[in-house]
Amino acid sequence: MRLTGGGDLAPGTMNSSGSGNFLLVPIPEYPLLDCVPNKTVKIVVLGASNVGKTALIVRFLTKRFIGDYEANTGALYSRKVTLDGEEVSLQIQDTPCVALQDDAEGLYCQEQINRSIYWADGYVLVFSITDHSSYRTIQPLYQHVRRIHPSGNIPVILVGNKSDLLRARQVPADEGETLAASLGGVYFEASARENHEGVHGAFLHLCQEVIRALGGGNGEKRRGGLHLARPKSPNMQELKRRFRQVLSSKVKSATTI
Ligand SMILES: Nc1nc2c(ncn2[C@@H]2O[C@H](COP(=O)(O)OP(=O)(O)OP(=O)(O)O)[C@@H](O)[C@H]2O)c(=O)[nH]1
Repeated sequence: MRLTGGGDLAPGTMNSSGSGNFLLVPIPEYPLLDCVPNKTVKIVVLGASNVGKTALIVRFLTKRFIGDYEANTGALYSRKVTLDGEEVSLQIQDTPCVALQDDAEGLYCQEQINRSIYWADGYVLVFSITDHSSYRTIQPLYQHVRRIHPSGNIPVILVGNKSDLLRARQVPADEGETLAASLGGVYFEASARENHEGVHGAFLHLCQEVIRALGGGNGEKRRGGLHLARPKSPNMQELKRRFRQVLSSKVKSATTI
């Protein structure tokens, strides 16, 4: 789902300790041109309908929980954050829901989502612990991501949201852990409604994984195991230039003698 309106939080918007449902207006974004050069972490949040994708993003970025959202049109949120003492530009892409096809193998997945998957460096796969069908979407969803990025490291976390609704639980925590391990990621059980710390910890963990995968946050991007060529070290080039200079001056002085 998508946030509505314009500007900062709307009057009457309440934090998680308040009651009632409120519409949230967009989190102010800073222009993409203002990104920290070479330190951009791009994350996409994916999952079935109604699992709390937007609620998790909003919780992470604003510490608030707001109950009602407009239908998702794929909002992109940008923030500067400090990770391990370093400033990075964080971009988080919200997405429309995906759904299992009738054969439960393939996915209904809009083209817009495919583009987001291709664009992203890290993946938040979300299901609701109160909805087993949303959990069953995760494996095919991960396979879909793999098809778009067939090789290479895929930084991923699995979030079982709505952990405040324990009585309605349909997915035991150990199923979440097993699935996350099979995807090569970590499982976080979280409640966008009731707990900021859990959500914050999950997103930060993924950011750190992305920075590691990108090579220490130096902005080099790996795509499908393809390593972009590093520019030659300026120091080496300078050394070679000086070496050539010394050689030619030696040749000159040898010829003048
Ligand atoms: N109890 C509870 N409700 C939640 C939680 N997170 C989200 N919700 C509610 O679940 C509903 C769906 O939340 P959204 O964030 O819109 O979910 P979404 O995955 O973006 O939904 P789609 O637009 O269908 O893709 C809303 O009514 C939220 O208030 C949670 O942690 N606990």
